[in-house]
Amino acid sequence: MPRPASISRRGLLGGGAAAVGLGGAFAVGRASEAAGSSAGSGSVESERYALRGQHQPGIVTPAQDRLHFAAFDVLTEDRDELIDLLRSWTDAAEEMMAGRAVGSGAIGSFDLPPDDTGEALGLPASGLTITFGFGPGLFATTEGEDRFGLADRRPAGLEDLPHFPGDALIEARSGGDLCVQACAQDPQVAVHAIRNLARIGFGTVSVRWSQLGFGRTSTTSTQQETPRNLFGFKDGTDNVKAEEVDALDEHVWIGADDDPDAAWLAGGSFLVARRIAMDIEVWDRQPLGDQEDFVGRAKGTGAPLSGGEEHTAPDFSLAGSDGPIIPTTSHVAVVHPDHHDGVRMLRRGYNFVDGTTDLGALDAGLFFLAYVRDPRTHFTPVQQAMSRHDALMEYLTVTGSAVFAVPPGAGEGEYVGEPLFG
Ligand SMILES: C=CC1=C(C)c2cc3[nH]c(cc4nc(cc5[nH]c(cc1n2)c(C)c5CCC(=O)O)C(CCC(=O)O)=C4C)c(C)c3C=C
Ligand SMILES: [Fe+2]
Repeated sequence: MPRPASISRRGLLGGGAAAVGLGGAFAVGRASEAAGSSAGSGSVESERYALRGQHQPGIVTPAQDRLHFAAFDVLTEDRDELIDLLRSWTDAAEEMMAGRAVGSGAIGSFDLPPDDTGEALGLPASGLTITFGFGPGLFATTEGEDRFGLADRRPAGLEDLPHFPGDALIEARSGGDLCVQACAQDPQVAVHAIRNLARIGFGTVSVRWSQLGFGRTSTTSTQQETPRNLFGFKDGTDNVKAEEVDALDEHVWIGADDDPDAAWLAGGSFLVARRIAMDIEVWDRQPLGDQEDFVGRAKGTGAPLSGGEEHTAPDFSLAGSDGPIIPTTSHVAVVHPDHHDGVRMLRRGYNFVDGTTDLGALDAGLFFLAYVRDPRTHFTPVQQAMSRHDALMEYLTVTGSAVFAVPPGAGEGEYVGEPLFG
């Protein structure tokens, strides 16, 4: 999938000006990095986004090509230590998103480990966004222990998802007390972000699981070209887009009155993460007509089987020679908002290939990420219908699952999630 020639500049710092490099002119042995100009203006590498604002970055900002996602277990029992970590993470995220090194940089004293791990030296910000989330375990352990005095502020929607048919969850790939989603146009920049945040958290948190992703499987802006998933279909056509301000308020952002116990979450969202393994080799042996019937759209154009072009609304009532022309068991028919009280989600998933299985098949799939106002109304019923009726399910196995409350953006001088602890 070629990169789109131009993408939205909404939320960009400096209107697309060249990013400040991590040390275009740094000298080995010096503690400070000099600002260096990197890729030319307008290139994806030069994109920079602000950490601070009403909402966290990495939700409606244009989906980048690469992902490193990590879920963490919190090791400390000390509330202040947890707060210190969130403060340090916020500072480091702000630096890295601006294309700068963490702390005093990667090249400091010969006698100390450098603050920054160094692999992003010389690389521009590359559109890096870092998004933080809080898992159910932060509010109470599975035994009900209120570790940090947060239990009475737990959002009602932040509960482990129910078991769905087709789930074969691996415990070690599921859950987590905290999550960090790092997206960038350069995988090295995304990996550098997670690595440095994990390093900062050493002793306070430990990585529970992580997932690399490539080739975004959604669009979050009307300016972006629709990408393809590993089944070869356009994915993200009917996603909620940044330009749909009313739809975002209705389906993605948590309102001030949504949950009186969790007023701190207003302006935030919930993130559902699902690692979905795709049976690529079996899929590849299915005739094109069957593949299109399973999805409900044409493989080439992405148009619904009822006709038109990619963005034409599907007509589920249009008859074919043998029932509706868009089969009722097709993915699009099963998950469409018309069949779920109009609920929509902002999908922000990625393809993944984690090598090969013992049988020599690709260990590949779609790392599904969706931001919703409430998982109980906007995700669970849709997933339930999908698990029960969707023809795609024969080719899918969900191996990891997690849900997080994503706090609103941090204000000037604040750390991400501060209102929760206030
Ligand atoms: C429970 C939510 C969903 C899961 C899980 C999911 C997995 C999944 N989807 C595809 C491929 C496509 N999905 C498409 C559209 C689409 N998918 C969901 C929800 C889930 N998908 C929604 C709500 C929608 C939008 C439906 C609509 O409004 O019409 C499409 C069509 C193109 C598009 O609109 O994005 C494809 C293709 C895979 C392969 C997959 C799991 C691996
Ligand atoms: Fe889908």
